[in-house]
Amino acid sequence: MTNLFPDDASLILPAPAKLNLFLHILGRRADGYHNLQTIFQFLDYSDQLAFNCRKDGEIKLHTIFENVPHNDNLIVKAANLLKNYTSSPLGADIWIDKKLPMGGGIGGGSSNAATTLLALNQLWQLNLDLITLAKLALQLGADVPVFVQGKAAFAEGVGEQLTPITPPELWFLVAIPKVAISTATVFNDPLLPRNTAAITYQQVLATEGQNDCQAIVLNHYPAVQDAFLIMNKLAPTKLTGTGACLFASFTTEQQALAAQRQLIDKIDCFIAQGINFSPLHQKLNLSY
Ligand SMILES: C[C@@](CO)(OP(=O)(O)O)[C@H](O)COP(=O)(O)OP(=O)(O)OC[C@H]1O[C@@H](n2ccc(N)nc2=O)[C@H](O)[C@@H]1O
Ligand SMILES: Nc1ncnc2c1ncn2[C@@H]1O[C@H](COP(=O)(O)OP(=O)(O)O)[C@@H](O)[C@H]1O
Repeated sequence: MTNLFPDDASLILPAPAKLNLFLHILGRRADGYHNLQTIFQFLDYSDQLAFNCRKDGEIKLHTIFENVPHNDNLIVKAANLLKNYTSSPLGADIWIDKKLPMGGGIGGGSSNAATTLLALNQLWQLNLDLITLAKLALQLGADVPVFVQGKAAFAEGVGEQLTPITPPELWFLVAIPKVAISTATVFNDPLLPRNTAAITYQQVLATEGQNDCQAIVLNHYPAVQDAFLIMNKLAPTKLTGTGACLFASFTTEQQALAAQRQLIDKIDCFIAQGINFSPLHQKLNLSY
């Protein structure tokens, strides 16, 4: 394991990325949040977090994030939320090996938060079930519950009403344009389309779907537009979440690798397989 972690770490767990295979915006609620329909699928591509229990009750994230103050970090927020909810006297030392790009639309911060909730639930011997943890998770962000539940899902509401589904576990080429995009900024854009018709659960897997944020993001962020134009010549390409990452799907790893070879020196990208059961839940030996 990575030497970023102490040798005596009691728990080392992944925090996987997700893709939004499509993202439909149905409307805006009175509180400013948007009603969505989306498919979340996990990627076999993860940050790793290490945890040790502290008896003094302090929550300490040892890894420095340049642009995120300690107490604003979703890892620390998740730990404090769980501590307050359960009145646990315990604390934690936490380290992270960060691989997922921030502001990339692949859910890194949310996934880190979910992994922290599940890790401390175990280390602090709280025995909360996933439904309780997912309810708490929603306070941290709209897409934290799916990482807590651990199953690929058709999501509705603001992204928290989850119906597990099993889309094909394809191989993805994921491009990382060199820009971080704020989810709130995209959702506040007056030109964002907000009137896509709802589809039914029966239609989900037959729906190609689109990402309603894509046109706005391509317009506003030249780095995403440039990467899209290059990648879309190789294979049909889509934005995930509110960006900045773009993805194209392939039936085999070899096909994805062949496409990646054509992008070498042009776009920073990685290859990963879509997975319907989170690597976090697999590592914790939870059943599907
Ligand atoms: C919309 C998605 C699709 O996966 O975007 P990405 O962040 O992944 O790109 C996510 O659900 C985001 O989830 P998350 O990143 O947890 O969002 P939050 O922190 O709850 O919200 C950030 C901001 O996005 C806007 N927001 C978010 C979700 C939603 N259904 N409607 C919204 O309008 C709100 O302005 C909110 O202030
Ligand atoms: N542990 C964390 N990892 C990533 N981002 C974090 C974390 N904690 C707080 N953030 C904040 O959340 C923002 C969104 O991060 P991230 O989840 O990676 O992007 P996205 O929501 O686009 O998938 C970051 O720009 C950062 O300011």
